[in-house]
Amino acid sequence: MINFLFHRIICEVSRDMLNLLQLLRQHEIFFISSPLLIFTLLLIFFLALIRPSRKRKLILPPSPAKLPIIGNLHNLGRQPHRSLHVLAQRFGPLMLLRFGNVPVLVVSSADAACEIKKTHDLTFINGPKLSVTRKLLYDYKDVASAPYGEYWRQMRSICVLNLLSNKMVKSYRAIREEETALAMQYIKRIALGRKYNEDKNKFKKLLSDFLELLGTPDVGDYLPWLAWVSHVNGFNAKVDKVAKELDEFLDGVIEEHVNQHNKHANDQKDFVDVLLEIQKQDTVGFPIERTSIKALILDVFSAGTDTTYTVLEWAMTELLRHPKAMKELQKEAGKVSGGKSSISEDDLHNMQYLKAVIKETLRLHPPIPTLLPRVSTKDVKINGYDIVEGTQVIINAWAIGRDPSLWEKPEEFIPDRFLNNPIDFKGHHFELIPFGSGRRICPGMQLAMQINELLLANLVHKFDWTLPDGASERDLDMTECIGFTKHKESPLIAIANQCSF
Ligand code: HEM
Repeated sequence: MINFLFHRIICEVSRDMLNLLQLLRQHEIFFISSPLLIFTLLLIFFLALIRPSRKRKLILPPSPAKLPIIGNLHNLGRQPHRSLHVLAQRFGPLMLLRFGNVPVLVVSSADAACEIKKTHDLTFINGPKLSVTRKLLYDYKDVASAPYGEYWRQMRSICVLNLLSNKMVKSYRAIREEETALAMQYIKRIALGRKYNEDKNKFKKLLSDFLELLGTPDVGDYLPWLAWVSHVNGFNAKVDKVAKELDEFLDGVIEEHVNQHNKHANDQKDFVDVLLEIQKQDTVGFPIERTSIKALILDVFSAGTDTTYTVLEWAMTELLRHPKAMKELQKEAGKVSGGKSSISEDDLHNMQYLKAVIKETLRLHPPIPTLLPRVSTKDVKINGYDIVEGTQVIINAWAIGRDPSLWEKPEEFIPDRFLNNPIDFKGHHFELIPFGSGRRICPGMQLAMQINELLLANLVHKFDWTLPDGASERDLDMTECIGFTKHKESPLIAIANQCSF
């Protein structure tokens, strides 16, 4: 059989060569330097025969069986981080899947994540070009989806310098403390049975649709010849509708700021004011268009709000399931408050158990469990495997957080494991990478943590929490929602009983 194939290949190549020689003869090129030409063509012919094919030489990571056309798309299920975790237990920490036409490397160990995010950070610095992201984020004009380069560098530094730097995060302290106090009053109002403000729900719904769409793969990105499906099933129409409504909303926000800017020149400037000022000053090296401003605002909303409150919701849920841990945290809050009714940001430095609770929550419930997908910009070897250019990479931070070779009793909520333990989430310990790592590590990490620590500390300090209708800890639903950020599918409902301060 192999002989027969080999024979056929030689016949075909020889026929092609003859055709080529005939063509050259027709054009009288052959007669110019026929011996040299024949020698060159024969050399190419034999080199082509002896050169081993690239495919045969590649050492690829193990792969689960694929279906025709869709490849492994059927393996993703409703919760890809969970399905991929189960597959990784069979196929190992580096698996090569195929989503339609696209090769996808799934990384489920801390070591391999370190290879991707540290050793080969630059090779995997960009995200894939996805049609939903392009439509919703103004042709990749935000920080998170912008390709690595000058535009990304400038946009990221605008975000960091004007919103997320240590200095800026410290400067919002008053706002955070005020908002935390308001949140506490708000909870009191809810506890007293006041109605939730319906107006706010409109934007909330828009934002949740936006996040859901960002987390939904478009079939055309993986099987271009099936792109029409998204037209037929209404997916494209939904993306266009959400993009249009968000755009109108953001235009409104910018107009409001432009109009108020002159009236309240001395008021404290917010992020949109700062962006408008940078646009006017024209100091970035290229003009900042309105779409860039809108994309940055969307980044802050999408990357910043849902992710941050998700941590709080899971932390409260876990604490309600683990009354001992709740008591321990309340004890610590009581101690550091020194009898005050509120916990201030200064008190947080002395709350080691609080920090351990938040780390343990991030280990078990990373808000973006598979981080942001990346693409290899060139062929590269990872742990001895060949990863070809154009391979998408998914790092399953959720699976790494539950790896039994790294964590004792990995499925259990045990905050104490982080006491007197140097492991942190700042991108240096690959066992715990809810914020990613490397050049594109989340720039909002510090702000998110500051907000979460302050809110959680005050929630447990000011209130005793119980479940409604005599429900027990075991009744708490731990199902995750579908979409980009994994919060609880059913919102946490708990009763706040005011402590006697
Ligand atoms: C608990 C809260 C948060 C979590 C878990 C989180 C998680 C992440 C992750 C996993 C990435 C990708 C990192 C990588 O690829 O290595 C990321 C990127 C990003 N995050 Fe966050 N984030 C949070 C809060 C925030 C906040 C509060 C902001 C801003 C207000 C923010 C803004 C961004 C931006 C702009 C990027 C893109 C960075 C780039 O591509 O250069 N995030 N975040």
